[in-house]
Amino acid sequence: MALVELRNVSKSFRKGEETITPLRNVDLDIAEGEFVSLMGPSGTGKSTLLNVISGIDRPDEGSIVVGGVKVNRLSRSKLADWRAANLGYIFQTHNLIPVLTAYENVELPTLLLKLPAAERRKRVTLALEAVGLNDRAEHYPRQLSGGQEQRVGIARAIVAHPLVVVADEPTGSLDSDTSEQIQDLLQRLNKELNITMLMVTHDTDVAKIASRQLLLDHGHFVEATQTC
Ligand SMILES: Nc1ncnc2c1ncn2[C@@H]1O[C@H](COP(=O)(O)OP(=O)(O)OP(=O)(O)O)[C@@H](O)[C@H]1O
Repeated sequence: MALVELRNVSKSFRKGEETITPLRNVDLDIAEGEFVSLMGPSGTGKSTLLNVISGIDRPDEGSIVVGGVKVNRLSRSKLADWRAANLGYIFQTHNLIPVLTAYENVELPTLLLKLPAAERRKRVTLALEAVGLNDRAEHYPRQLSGGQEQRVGIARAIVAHPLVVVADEPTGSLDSDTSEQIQDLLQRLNKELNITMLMVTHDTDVAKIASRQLLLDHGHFVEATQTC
């Protein structure tokens, strides 16, 4: 069984009189350790797909199973706990809390998991090490470069040892050199730490770092290319 399994997933939104259906009977399997990129024209439902997988949005139809758990059947409170333990989210603009240090930002998900202090320290240190930022642990976001801020965002996404990490345009706000560094980092985390990833991007070069590339259009995957 795939780690992430979507079957017949549909999701609509009402906008005034209009109904928009970004996801229409979507099926998707992602194996453990896979790195999948997702492209598609603007407004075709890429973020919606990430949101239904992570339980932020509920599908109208279909089932979403992650690590054997039917995510769309979880109650709201169970969903919050499940997400904290199993799902890492990397944003385009990192969403760090400005009054917390890099260390404290990365520590936040471990507080939700109610881990003992020693285990929290260990995980935060390892996550910062994995993104090459241990020497910036006590810096505040405003004292970091854009690329370093994104690294903190990535450390925060992996610190809970989630089953899957979803990334919505993780390089979208970065200059090309910094983007390349973040691409290398994501690829390394996938290959060396076996982190399963689903990444949305508008950039065909960024999409190529994944082991499988998907294209979403009008509610369906219309193309799937195997790369490496
Ligand atoms: N919470 C919501 N309420 C109403 N409409 C929504 C909501 N979320 C998404 N939509 C609509 O669903 C469609 C798909 O949006 P989505 O953000 O998933 O597209 P996208 O492919 O990620 O776009 P982009 O590439 O521009 O980020 C859009 O028309 C959007 O306006």
